[in-house]
Amino acid sequence: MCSGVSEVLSSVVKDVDQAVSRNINGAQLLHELLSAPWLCALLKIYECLLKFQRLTPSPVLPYAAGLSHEALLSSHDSVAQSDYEPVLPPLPDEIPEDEEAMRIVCLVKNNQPLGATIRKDEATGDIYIARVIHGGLADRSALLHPGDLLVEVNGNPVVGLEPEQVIHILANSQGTILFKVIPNPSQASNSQTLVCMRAMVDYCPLQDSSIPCPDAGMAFSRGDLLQVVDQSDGQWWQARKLPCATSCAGLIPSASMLKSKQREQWWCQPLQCSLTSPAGFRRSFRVWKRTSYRKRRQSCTTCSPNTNALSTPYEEVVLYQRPPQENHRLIILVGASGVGVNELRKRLIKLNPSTFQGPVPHTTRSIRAGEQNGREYHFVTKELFEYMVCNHRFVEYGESKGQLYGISTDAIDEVLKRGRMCIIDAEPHSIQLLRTKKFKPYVIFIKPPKRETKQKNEYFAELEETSKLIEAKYKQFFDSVLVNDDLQDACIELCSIIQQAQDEPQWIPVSWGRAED
Ligand SMILES: Nc1ncnc2c1ncn2[C@@H]1O[C@H](COP(=O)(O)OP(=O)(O)OP(=O)(O)O)[C@@H](O)[C@H]1O
Repeated sequence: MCSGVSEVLSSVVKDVDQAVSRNINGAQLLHELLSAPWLCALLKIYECLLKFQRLTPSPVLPYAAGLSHEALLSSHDSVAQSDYEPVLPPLPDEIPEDEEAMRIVCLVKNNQPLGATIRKDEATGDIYIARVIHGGLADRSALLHPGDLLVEVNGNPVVGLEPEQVIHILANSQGTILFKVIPNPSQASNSQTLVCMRAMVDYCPLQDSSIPCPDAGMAFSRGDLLQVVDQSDGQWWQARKLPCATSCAGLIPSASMLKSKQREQWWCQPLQCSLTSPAGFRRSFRVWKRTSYRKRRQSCTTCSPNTNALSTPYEEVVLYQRPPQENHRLIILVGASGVGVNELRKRLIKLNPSTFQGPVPHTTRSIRAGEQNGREYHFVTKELFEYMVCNHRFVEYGESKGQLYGISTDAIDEVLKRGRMCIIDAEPHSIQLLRTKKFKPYVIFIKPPKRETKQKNEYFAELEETSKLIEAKYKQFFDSVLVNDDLQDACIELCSIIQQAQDEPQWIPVSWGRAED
């Protein structure tokens, strides 16, 4: 009680404060408030309470404490036994087995959506609750369930109405809505296991004519983490976007539904040039200037439907924290050519060579004076190099001045086995190849800084455009994004991102986390 009174007092002071800062005649207002009788009364109560608090008074009657304890327990028992007044008449003894119990549900809408969808049984004309959105108004009431037969809404019988007419009644009802429903006798238990998924495609419910209720739909884009809370419907799941998992769920297409949508779109879309180029790799292990992403795209000759469009629409993920005895996760830096990927990688290794290391590339060129096999390069014959290509041992490889160069998965593994953190800069299309349980790669996208239009020269404009292209196609694989503005700042931030990637829980595909079979 004492703290309650203090609270009232402090809120009065706060009110006065606000009034004074707003009103030029605040002093008069303050005077009026301070001389208000209720404030004097409150102050008196407060003084008394402070006095009693100091005196720590004991109960006047010795058994008062026991009595209050008993009263509390008796109230608890009454509630627990549903011992309410007035007592309702008992139910008649002979209720037929097939008697349908009607439930009257009263919900206060308060401008929020009902959080339920309805469907019509075409054979009988009955209107049913189709689904209840997790965390929505109907769900929080725990009184409406999928399969409940809707009889009346606000006194309007709904049997025989079209769903649109029922939705119209609901939309026009404000405040309290009264439903009469016949509960679904075979109510499925709501104990769904929560599954987390990474969206590998973009989805917009407002552009999807097949969604049962676009307002209940949830838009998402590639890379978003979704907590799927209900998969009971084969076509429409319910999910929340992480990290704010407390909000109301939304409808998203199930994986099979999205796949069939993708197939439809795939057949409608024109043939696209494949963006993958086996010969594209980065400056970190080559000596010539790489052609830009855009130019490579144009020079690409293989034409095929965009296979990415048919890839799995959701990837199930789990939180993973690397156990100290396990290899470090492979760190992949990607970005547009010239954005500074190689510079950042080199600086990081130079900064701490006992922690960070790059893989040693393979080459067919001959060894030069001062070089050591396995240090600058693994010097191999052309036959061996080609054998390795055929056996998919290279992450990236290419040719320069008649000599072959490549980064092998074995070279990456070598670094990791030595207990170091392996940092590579790779072409974006190589990410998929490296996404394995063994490497558990953590992908960092390096972005150019935003430049004002007047500061933007042709170089920056192209860098920005290429970055956008890469992001648009591969962002679902990015674990982190780093803007390379000031080199030193970017390097420090990169260090901290990598530390977090290795030492803190991160979302990885569920298949990477499973124990060895
Ligand atoms: N933040 C930065 N500020 C100024 N210069 C930078 C910055 N980052 C990188 N550079 C410089 O830009 C040039 C290109 O960088 P880098 O070689 O790392 O590009 P890249 O992204 O690896 O592209 P490529 O694979 O084509 O070489 C280098 O001269 C590098 O020193």
